Amino acid sequence: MSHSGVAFARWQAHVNRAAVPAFLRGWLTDQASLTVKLQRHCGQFRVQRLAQGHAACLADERAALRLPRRLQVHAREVLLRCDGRPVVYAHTVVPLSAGADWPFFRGLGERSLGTTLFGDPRVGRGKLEYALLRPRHPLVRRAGAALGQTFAGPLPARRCLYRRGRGLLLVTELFLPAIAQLHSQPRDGLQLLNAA
Ligand SMILES: C=C(O[C@@H]1C=C(C(=O)O)C=C[C@H]1O)C(=O)O
Repeated sequence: MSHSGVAFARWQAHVNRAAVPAFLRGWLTDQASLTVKLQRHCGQFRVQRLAQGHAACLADERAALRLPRRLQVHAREVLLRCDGRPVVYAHTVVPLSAGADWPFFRGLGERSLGTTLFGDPRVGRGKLEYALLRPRHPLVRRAGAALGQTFAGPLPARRCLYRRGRGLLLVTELFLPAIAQLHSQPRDGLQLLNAA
């Protein structure tokens, strides 16, 4: 496969066309905030910000953002950690021209992006897309770099386009192997108390 092919994934509108493991389909297709879902499945949730600033738009994201060519974007990279374990690597991009439509984006720090997207009536949400990202996909390589490891196999991922005013924002979430260790059911208050 050409190098450019490595940079692209086959994003599917239906999760069963993306060949992701069956046990992860609930995680990938849940329409609610991933932050809220993860918080219900662990004792301590943390957004670890890896980087945020101007960056070249990835080829795989350029088309989704309808950018005419590989322009600079405002990019944010985080690891979502449950009880210290990294379970999601997330990459969010906003065209520089759309900065004014996402006033909260720059100052997020380690607050979850989800808390600002799902609470804002002006934010419209597109449909989720799904893919199995190969080990050489740029986002898999970045997730590996963040964790000081390389992934031998593909990672299940989803992405979603958000709109606010005239601005677009694209969130891509890669589900890391440790997500399999999370409780399959939300932990109730008693369990959390016992775990304390
Ligand atoms: C979009 C959400 O926000 C989460 C938090 C992110 C961040 O803080 O950068 C990025 C992607 C999401 O996993 C969500 O909670 O659903």
